[in-house]
Amino acid sequence: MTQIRASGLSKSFGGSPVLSGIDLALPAGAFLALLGPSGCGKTTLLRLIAGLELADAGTLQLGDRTVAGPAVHVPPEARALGMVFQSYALWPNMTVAGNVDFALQSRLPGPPRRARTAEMLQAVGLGHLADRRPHELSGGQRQRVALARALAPSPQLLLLDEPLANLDAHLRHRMLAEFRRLHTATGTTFILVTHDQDEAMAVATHIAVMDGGRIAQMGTPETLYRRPATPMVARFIGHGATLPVEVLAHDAGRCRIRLGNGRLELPGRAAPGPGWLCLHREDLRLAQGSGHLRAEVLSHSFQNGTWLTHVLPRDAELDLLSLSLPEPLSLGAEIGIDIVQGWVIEETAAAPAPLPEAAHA
Ligand SMILES: Nc1ncnc2c1ncn2[C@@H]1O[C@H](COP(=O)(O)OP(=O)(O)OP(=O)(O)O)[C@@H](O)[C@H]1O
Repeated sequence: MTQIRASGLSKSFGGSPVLSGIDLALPAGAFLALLGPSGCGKTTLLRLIAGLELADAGTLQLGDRTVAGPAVHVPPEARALGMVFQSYALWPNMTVAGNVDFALQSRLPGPPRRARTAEMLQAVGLGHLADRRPHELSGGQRQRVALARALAPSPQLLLLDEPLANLDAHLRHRMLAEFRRLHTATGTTFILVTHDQDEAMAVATHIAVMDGGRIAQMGTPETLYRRPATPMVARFIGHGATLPVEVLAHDAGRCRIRLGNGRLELPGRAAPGPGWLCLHREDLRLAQGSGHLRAEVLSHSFQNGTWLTHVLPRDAELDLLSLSLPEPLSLGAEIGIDIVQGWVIEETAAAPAPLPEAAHA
């Protein structure tokens, strides 16, 4: 079943467009990350889905119910969804159990409500802290109370707006694992807003990359990584780089391209003409000879067992590239790089036109 279907959703603030014709179809039980740079409209889209904002145009269906559209606006409390914000928004004067219990008050009578509260606190590993107040908890524990409270009424949809932004890297990692576990255990559809692509890749079954108020591409993490549709998606996902190339021929999912003075054949989807070659670290090797590209070693650092090496191609038009190497190279050395994999797209597969400046203020 499709849990969420948005069609042509648009929203402006003070005359500045913030969302422009969002189309989205998400299956029930998915974990969607809304990913994109600051100001691209992620939170606004989440708030439209929640019913906290009114759309200017377009329709939104949750399950088989239209909740937003011409002359239709179902209020947030009638949309069967839970929400978790960066600020946690816990009641400071209530205990941990009281916060969860409160979310169930209009739904369950006393004894089953207390049982459900205890069950949810167990589920997030906080059973032993039920009598504490929020100020007596760590950031990660508060975030778990917020999660238990949002999931207690068994929502069909859980909306998470940058919920990990206030946590340190270690806790973020643990909470991401917790999200994955709760997502699997509850079967609830999750939507997470984040500007951190590593966070999105770590948990999501689907990622929608947003750019200037539009969805530039939506797909599985693997699709976005291996087959980006636009140069912006290629650079945003997996620390990718893009190089301008000339596409000479295209046949059966492969493109023959000219890069500098060399020619090579790689997977891609581009008609002959100007194009982009999208690359990740693992697509590049240190060449024995001059390779496909010549580059100067700019910097390196030892990370995760290899030398992450940044190089600047000799051709001034080209972006910085990164390689993982077993040994460090001398800074300033000129090296050859072989391109062993990659993905070719057309130059016209451009990101959506940027919104007026005011929309990014
Ligand atoms: N209530 C509002 N009134 C006026 N402008 C708004 C309002 N809410 C959001 N905006 C503007 O809409 C644009 C998109 O905001 P939004 O919060 O959706 O972006 P975002 O992608 O979630 O950004 P971030 O990652 O920085 O939170 C921004 O330029 C923002 O200033």
